[in-house]
Amino acid sequence: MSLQCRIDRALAATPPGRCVWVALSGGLDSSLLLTLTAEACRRHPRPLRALHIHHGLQSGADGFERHCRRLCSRLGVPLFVKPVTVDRAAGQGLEGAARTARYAAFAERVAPGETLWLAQHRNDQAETFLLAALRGSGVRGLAGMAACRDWRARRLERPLLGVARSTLEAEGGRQGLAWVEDPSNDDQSLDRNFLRHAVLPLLASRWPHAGAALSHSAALAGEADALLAELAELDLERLGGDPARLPVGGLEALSDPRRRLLVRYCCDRLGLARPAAQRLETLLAQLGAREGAEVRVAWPGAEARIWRGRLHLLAPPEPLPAGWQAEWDGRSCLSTPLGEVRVSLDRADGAAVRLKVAPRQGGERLRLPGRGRRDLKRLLQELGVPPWERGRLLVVREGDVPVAVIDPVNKAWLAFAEGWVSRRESLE
Ligand SMILES: Nc1ncnc2c1ncn2[C@@H]1O[C@H](COP(=O)(O)OP(=O)(O)OP(=O)(O)O)[C@@H](O)[C@H]1O
Repeated sequence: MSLQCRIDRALAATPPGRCVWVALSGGLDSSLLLTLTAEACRRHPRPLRALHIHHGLQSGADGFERHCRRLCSRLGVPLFVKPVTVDRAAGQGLEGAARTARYAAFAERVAPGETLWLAQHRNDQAETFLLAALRGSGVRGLAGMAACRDWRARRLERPLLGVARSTLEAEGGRQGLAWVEDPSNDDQSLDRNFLRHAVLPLLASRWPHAGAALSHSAALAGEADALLAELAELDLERLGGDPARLPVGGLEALSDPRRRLLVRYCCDRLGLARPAAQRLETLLAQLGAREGAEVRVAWPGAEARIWRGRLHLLAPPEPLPAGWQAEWDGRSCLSTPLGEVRVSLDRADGAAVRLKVAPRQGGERLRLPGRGRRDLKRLLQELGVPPWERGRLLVVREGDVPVAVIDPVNKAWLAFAEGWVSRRESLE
């Protein structure tokens, strides 16, 4: 199939009428992808735009932008240039930080429902596969880049993923295409460039189809990964279906690999980072912890707790700033550091109130309707409020007397003292 035909087909498969964006770096691959897509759009008109991210990292960065402008004006495609600031201190290395900034810019420019095309090709996929294998990745990593996937309500597609770089070079030459070479692509101190320039040519000298074979293995790994997700979903359903609260007994009944798979799958479902292998082992070793032990295993961006026979997966709870407190009339929207809560709190007799809201300090007691004075700590235990949520609860006081307790994150009342009611229970 010719390259043009491949792009025509990919375009025909995207939802009609919706804008297609091409991520244009100015290199051969994305310059050619845009050229072919513009040609396809001439024959089957639809909105097409190009997006260039100006990282400002190299002295030649303005040259990339100039090239993109020239190409887009020749093709008659509207170009959007987005300057970004790359946060070098983010601990991801320069390449990783540039990638993070680039994707944030993609999400800003490309609207939900629209499609973004990237120009990675088969050789890029083979490199990604080898990099994952050298990190010791499982099937998820070995699967490399997806040819298409949903990403933050947008569609990300790589129509050239099955095409060899040599085919793109030949087509670029045939069309007399101009492009800009990124000098950093030659820097062999970077792992990917070392594979590209030193390792893959050596492999191909012995196995001419090395690139195709490696990217085929990536596709097979992708399929295996999808099957494993189906298995994990079945296990999750059998264990109650809530990825944030897995029953420890049910987990213990699974084989070790299935248990690991399920925890990683639940992290994905919850949008949490997966634990690294060692952290996951540490966590699973704690499943048998004695009743009442407070187990917490954390990793960047997420943590797990074992409490009352369940494994809880969560984002690290945001603490309330020390010393925060607010006055409240019981009527207006309650603005807290953890979000706004639209609630009301009234005296049952309708009298006007002047209230103070502050984090729980410990030792509070509440006079509950029909139950007398109760220790708040005991009450929270009875209500099943997990210990990590207790630190962010807010106690509403009249004078020094606690009259209600609210969870500002789940936007829920937990208790009212006798003589107090909320007339607006719908909280949002
Ligand atoms: N600065 C950028 N602006 C817009 N899109 C970009 C930018 N850098 C990369 N991309 C997109 O991401 C894809 C992969 O990036 P990568 O860095 O591997 O490619 P490249 O070698 O810079 O460029 P090309 O793929 O065009 O030769 C590119 O093909 C392009 O679609």
